[in-house]
Amino acid sequence: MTELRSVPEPGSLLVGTDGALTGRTSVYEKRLGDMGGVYRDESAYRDLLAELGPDHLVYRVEEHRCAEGPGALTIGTSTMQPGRVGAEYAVTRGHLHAVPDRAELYHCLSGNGLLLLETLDGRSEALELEPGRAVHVPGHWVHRSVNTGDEPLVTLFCYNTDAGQNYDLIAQAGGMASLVVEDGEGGWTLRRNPDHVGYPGAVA
Ligand SMILES: O=P(O)(O)OC[C@H]1O[C@](O)(CO)[C@@H](O)[C@@H]1O
Repeated sequence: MTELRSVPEPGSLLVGTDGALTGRTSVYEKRLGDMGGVYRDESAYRDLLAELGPDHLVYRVEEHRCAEGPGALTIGTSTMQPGRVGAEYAVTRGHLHAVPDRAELYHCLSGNGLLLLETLDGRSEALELEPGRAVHVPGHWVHRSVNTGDEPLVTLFCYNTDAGQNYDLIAQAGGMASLVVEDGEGGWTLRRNPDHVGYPGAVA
């Protein structure tokens, strides 16, 4: 029988379309200076760093957790500023969950973008995010969000707290297999990343 003392308090959250999460328990921000090695065009990255400075905000994450351990959820918002580094649209670092079978829900609250999804054995999906659209990321998919619009891309996400994040995998692979780049007409298109050498651990 569950001991009553071990039962966490429920959370009541107010979720703003601007990403403000009333009831949050933590916040972190990623700034341009934190994004070294994430974008393929390193010279465009260095130029932007010189222009905007390392403190320029790229994305902000507000999270709510009320428990640890198996079964606990992390619920939060991610707010990514618009922009490009060279031809490549603004991205999050991207990760596979450290416990790879853990899934995640993303629900777009405002802005426009994509969730870029790849499996270790080479499958790839780019699923559009627009207000009201949700994406279910199953376990075993590397994922990254991409802001292809002119406004902040705000998503509400939810995943098992014990999922963790493996950030090394993408770097070890030479980047994700697909790049989301400007198509020359103000839209986006996918381009194969020539530096991608396959994910470690993939069955050939
Ligand atoms: O953890 P990353 O890859 O930097 O990206 C941040 C995004 O991923 C999340 O960690 C959720 O998995 C959110 O905080 C946010 O949408």
